[in-house]
Order: sequence, then structure tokens, then C-alpha cells
Amino acid sequence: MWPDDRLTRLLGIEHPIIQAPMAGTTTPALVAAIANAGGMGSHGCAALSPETLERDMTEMRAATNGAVNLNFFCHAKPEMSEAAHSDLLAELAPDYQRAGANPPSNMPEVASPRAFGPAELALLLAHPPAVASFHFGLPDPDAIAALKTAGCKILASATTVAEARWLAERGADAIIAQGWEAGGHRGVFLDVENDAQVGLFALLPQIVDAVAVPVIAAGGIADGRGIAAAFALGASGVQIGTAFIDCAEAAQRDWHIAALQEGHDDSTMISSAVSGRPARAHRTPWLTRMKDVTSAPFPLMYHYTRPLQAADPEPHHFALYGQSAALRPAGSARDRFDQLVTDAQKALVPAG
Ligand SMILES: Cc1cc2nc3c(=O)[nH]c(=O)nc-3n(C[C@H](O)[C@H](O)[C@H](O)COP(=O)(O)O)c2cc1C
Repeated sequence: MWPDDRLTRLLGIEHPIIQAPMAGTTTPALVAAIANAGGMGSHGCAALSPETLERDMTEMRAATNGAVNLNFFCHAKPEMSEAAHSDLLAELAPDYQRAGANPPSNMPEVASPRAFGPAELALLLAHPPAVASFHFGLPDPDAIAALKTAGCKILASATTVAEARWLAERGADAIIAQGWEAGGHRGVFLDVENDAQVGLFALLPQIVDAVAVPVIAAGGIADGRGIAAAFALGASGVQIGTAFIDCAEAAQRDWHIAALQEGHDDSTMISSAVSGRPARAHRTPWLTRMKDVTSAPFPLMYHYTRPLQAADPEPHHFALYGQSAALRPAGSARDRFDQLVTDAQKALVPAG
């Protein structure tokens, strides 16, 4: 049925389509719907406390016997000087004033999103999911070894060939090639300052040539044609996020859905201004203006932007989605998944 079965065999799934982990957007219901449809459901767990993660894991186990992927961030502990704190407050003073927000008086402490740590590892080892996946690199080698011993397959995102090699050498069982088109935070981790901004058409075949493990294409794929193109470029599967953001099983935040519904090829931009790391989101006048502001390291920048969002949400929303929003299918998570499978099968049939 599919031109390449390396990923379906590795992960024990029927269709090589992974619903992307999306912190804040994925829910146990969405993950279970995709796992029950024969794909891989992924939960973005970076914004969950250990208590909520445990509750969501229990909910997913009750709702599906299918393959589930739990996803975490691996950012280094950020540091910031008092001088940088004062400079940032001065730069943002007009924004706080306009929004009627109280500027943060203390040095930053950001509890969410969390970096993968001992609490998360313990929960995964107690009930190992089929897959543990990581953004911004990998956890330490002992954690990877423990997860593998427990039976988890390890996936991680790469935005360059060098990152793909780095991940494969450290035990990733498959690599997610994340193109510049992708919605959400870029997985870039080896040289964040000099993000090479490689598009999926160039990135995917070069990663396929560079690593021995299966490669999963991500970024701007939202219909059957995109899936077929990914296989033509050597992918063993696809990871799709934006196409599932506004289905009923997702978290359904009004501002996110409204922005997505305006989505088209050039309605997004990459910005580090809200979180401290580059992410693709709906283009707004505020995000455009924030290009000139020196950002705090991820995730400390949230300390400075969340007061704006709390005081005056509409202009300060951070609606993450990718460049192919306009191509996404409609309906429930299951409807969208089934349509992607059907349309990909049609697009994969050789002409004539
Ligand atoms: C709203 C949103 C949130 C995301 N959050 C995560 C995340 O928590 N972890 C992760 O590995 N990737 C995250 N991503 C990136 C996806 O894994 C994937 O690379 C991307 O969705 C693929 O591009 P597409 O959105 O065009 O399908 C997110 C993407 C979106 C749109």
C-alpha cells in the first residue's frame, strides 16, 4: 500500500503518517483518534506538569491500544544577566504601557515549557509509550539507553544534515526532517543563531542520503500530494501538524483557530520574539515589530511576553501554524486522517 515500509515496521503502525506533537494543542482524544485510525498519535508534553502528564498518559492508555508518541523539549538551562533583564524591560516599556500590562519586576523564572528531566523519564519508564520523541536535541545518553531498554523507539527533529547525523549517532531510531515550512518551533539545536532555514525539498533527500535510519518528512505537508512528494524524495513517512490544529479533538483555542482560518502561503512568519526560539506563527503587526527586540533565551522570553498576552490578548496572540494551512482537510481528526491516506494513495499511483 505504501512505497516504503521501514517506518511502519519500526513503529508497528498501519499508515506511515504521524500526527505531530503540538504542545498546547494536542490532547489525549486527538492522539487516541489517530492511533485508532492506524497512524501514530503524538502528544506534545512540553507544557505539561508531571501530574498532568501522568493523567494524560492514563487517559490515552484507556482510549487506545494503538501506537502513541510522547514528545518533549530538550533545551539547555537558560541563563540571563540582570543587565539583559533591565535592557529588555526598557525596550518593551512602550508595549507594556500600550497594553496596560504590569512589566515583570523579578528576574525570569519560567516553569513551562519544561525540559525533559527525571520526573518525565520516571513516568515514561513506568508505562513506556511506543515512541518517545524530542525537539531541540536529545536527553542525556543514560536516559536514551533507559528508554530503549524499556522498549521505546526514539525520534527527534533535525533541520540540517549535520543535526540529522548528530541525532543518528546518538541513537535516534528515525529522524524527522523538519523543513522551514513547518508550523511551530523549529527543532534547530546545533547552531540556533545561524539557522540555515533549509526548505523540505532540499533537506529531505540530503538527510535520506546521510543517515541509515528511516527519515520522516515534516513541514508544509497538508494533503495527499505533499505526502506523495515526500515519498518521492525518499521519506519513509510524514509528520503533519497544521492539518490537525482545528479539528474538534484538538485543544480548540479560539484565537488559534481564527488565525489558522486566515492561513495561506504567506500569512506566517518565523519569530523568536515570544519564546526566545524561532517559531513559525501567524504574522501580526506586533510580531513584525518585535523583530528589532533582542530576545531573552528560550523559554525565558515568555516571562516578558506573557504579561502582554494576559493584559491584551488579541494583538499579542502567538498562533503557531505552517505554510500549508490552506491545504488542510476538514472534519474530525479521523476524517482528516482518512482523507490524507486516501488522497496520498491516489497521488502515489503512477500516471498512465
Ligand atoms: C501548533 C504547533 C505546535 C507544535 N509543537 C511542537 C512540539 O511541542 N514538539 C515538537 O516536536 N514539534 C512541535 N511542532 C512542530 C511539529 O512537530 C512539526 O514539525 C510541524 O507541525 C510540521 O509542519 P506542519 O505544521 O506544516 O505540518 C508544533 C507545530 C505546531 C503547528
